[in-house]
Amino acid sequence: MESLTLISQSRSLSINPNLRILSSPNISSTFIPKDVPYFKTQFLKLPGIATRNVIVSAATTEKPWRRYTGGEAKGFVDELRLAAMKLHTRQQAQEGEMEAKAPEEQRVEEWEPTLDGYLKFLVDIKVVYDTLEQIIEKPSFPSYGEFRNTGLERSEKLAKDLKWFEEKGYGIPKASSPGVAYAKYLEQLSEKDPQAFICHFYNIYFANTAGGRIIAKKVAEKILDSRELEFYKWDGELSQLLQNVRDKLNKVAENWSREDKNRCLGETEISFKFYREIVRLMLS
Ligand code: HEM
Repeated sequence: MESLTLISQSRSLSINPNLRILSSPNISSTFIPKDVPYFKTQFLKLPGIATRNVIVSAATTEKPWRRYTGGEAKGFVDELRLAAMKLHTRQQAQEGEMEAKAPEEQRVEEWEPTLDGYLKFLVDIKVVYDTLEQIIEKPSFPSYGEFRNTGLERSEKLAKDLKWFEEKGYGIPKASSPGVAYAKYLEQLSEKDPQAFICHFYNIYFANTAGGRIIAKKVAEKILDSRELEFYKWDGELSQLLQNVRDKLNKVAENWSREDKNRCLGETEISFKFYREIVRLMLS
């Protein structure tokens, strides 16, 4: 008889009493090894136990999902959000769990952005949005079609900002490797793994509406005479646009297996790595 017990807890479980472990199919308890964040613990081979694969997953309960309009959050987007929040540093966000090492991981108040660097950031992030928006416009998978015309699109807004800088006489740099590399990755991923691609879609659009706006304000105060860029303006009520996209993400993920969902969640870390490289440009 297979008897599985909880042998250890991840860091997040021990510090977050709201976490509940969802049991895997056909087993009563779930293993979470110490050094593996829950969203990466898919298909674990467990040492010392008759080998079998175990799907591990965790979700929060009773979380005050401030940015949600409809009370307690339900659905796959919550898992995506949790995976993203854990990867923030404590200095970046209240729910962050990582230690800040690099300058861009420190409190935004302590950043020393440069105008040249900010322009590089805008150019590179535009390459990423251009690519995302082209992928959604000509989708390789039908599910991408759900995310057409969400109102979150940023390509045209960024074009306007860059035009404004150009008219003011600033030299607009060429796209550099952080943006180009992320765009290339997205193109390739979008053709072969829709679940993994959707994770990037979520992170890129939602990061900009959350941390992105905090960064925008602080950076604008320091180097742009508090000018508010088009990049941070949305046509319509942003909270509603975000909620519509959350609903669509939840709907699309309803047809996914647990394996698909875990693959999507596991992609969060890659999204952070790429995105951070682009954010770092502001400080160059
Ligand atoms: C570089 C500095 C960053 C800062 C200061 C920052 C800050 C924040 C803060 C304060 C929140 C919480 C917003 C809220 O609860 O209302 C948040 C949410 C979020 N961040 Fe970041 N973040 C940063 C980078 C990133 C990166 C690199 C990514 C991923 C590519 C990312 C993805 C997200 C996502 C997906 C959310 C959830 C948004 C939502 O629920 O609507 N963030 N961020």
